[in-house]
Amino acid sequence: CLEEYREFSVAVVTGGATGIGHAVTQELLYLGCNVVIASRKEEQLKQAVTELKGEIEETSPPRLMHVPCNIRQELQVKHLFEETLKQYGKLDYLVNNGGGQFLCQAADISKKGWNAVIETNLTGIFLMCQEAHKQWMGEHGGVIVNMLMDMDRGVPMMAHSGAARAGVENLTKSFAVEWAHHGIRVNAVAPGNSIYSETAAKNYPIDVFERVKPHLPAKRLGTPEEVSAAVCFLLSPAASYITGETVHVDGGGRLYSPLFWTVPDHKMLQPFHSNQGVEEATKPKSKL
Ligand SMILES: CCCCCCC/C=C/C(=O)SCCNC(=O)CCNC(=O)[C@H](O)C(C)(C)COP(=O)(O)OP(=O)(O)OC[C@H]1O[C@@H](n2cnc3c(N)ncnc32)[C@H](O)[C@@H]1OP(=O)(O)O
Ligand SMILES: NC(=O)C1=CN([C@@H]2O[C@H](COP(=O)(O)OP(=O)(O)OC[C@H]3O[C@@H](n4cnc5c(N)ncnc54)[C@H](OP(=O)(O)O)[C@@H]3O)[C@@H](O)[C@H]2O)C=CC1
Repeated sequence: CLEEYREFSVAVVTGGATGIGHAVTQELLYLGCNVVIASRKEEQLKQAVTELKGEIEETSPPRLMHVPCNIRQELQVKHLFEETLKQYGKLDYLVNNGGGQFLCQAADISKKGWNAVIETNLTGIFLMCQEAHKQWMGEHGGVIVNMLMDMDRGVPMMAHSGAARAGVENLTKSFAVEWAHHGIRVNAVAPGNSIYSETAAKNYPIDVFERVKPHLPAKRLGTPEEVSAAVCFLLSPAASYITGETVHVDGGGRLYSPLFWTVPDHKMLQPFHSNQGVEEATKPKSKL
């Protein structure tokens, strides 16, 4: 299955410079893809390109490029795909990972704040999917993965984002059916609110991630690489019969209520790191 990645497929990854998006970019480069990373802060994009280019061979055109793009802006979205097609002449994969929100009680969210979060996490993804379809995938097919969040039980303090992500989950299903005959698969990944990276953490009060830990059956935070692994699986031909689906990467968090069963502290579900090697990564760590 990895062979098809190695045919120099082309992927666009929003938010590809940081956190989960950075891990997805790294993994796709490792698998042989060309990758275009896109987000608002150009300096951050440039820094990621410089760092990641050190890990791959030099080619012309380069295997990794960046395009500044605010996914809330239609013209910037259009420009992103025009640049991608100008450089590589095709588009195989789209990872709609860029997004975020602020913590606020629902009663206090201003209309401006509500709109900012809905535009970023719902409208932005709609625009990205629509433009990818229009400029390339509608005629040639492709695979899309949309990033959600853990929202199945509602999201107190992030009601705006929960509503936006629920919208994206539904969009994912609509696109999966409407675009199946164009050869497009569309899926979603829902990380638990427990995926630690420095860039994610700096948006929240200091101990938010630590507070989450005891409420997870895994009893530890997740890593960007563990989310990236699910994204890359869904992009790959190994997922050729999966569309309109959501994969949860949450250490069991969304299922856990200590009402009937308390998971004791443990270290039996160890994290996967993409650089640990297949042998180490597949060594059983628990009886599960
Ligand atoms: C118990 C909780 C557990 C939490 C676990 C955390 C798990 C992690 C989840 C993740 O998603 S990690 C991703 C991390 N990255 C981010 O979250 C991104 C951070 N923010 C943004 O991308 C953007 O700021 C935004 C939230 C999308 C807003 O976009 P924009 O830049 O257009 O808006 P602003 O100009 O900043 O603000 C507009 C408007 O919004 C209101 N507002 C903004 N911040 C707050 C706040 N902290 N509290 C209340 N309201 C806020 C406000 O009305 C702003 O307008 P003005 O008042 O500034 O005019
Ligand atoms: N970490 C976690 O526990 C969880 C994360 N998620 C979601 O996963 C995704 C990745 O988050 P994570 O890597 O953890 O955090 P990061 O803060 O590292 O990543 C967020 C990325 O989104 C980009 N971004 C934000 N707004 C826009 C925009 N308007 N246009 C283009 N790019 C944008 C940011 O770049 P820039 O600011 O330069 O635009 C940044 O690179 C996000 O959608 C997040 O909400 C969901 C659940 C839990």
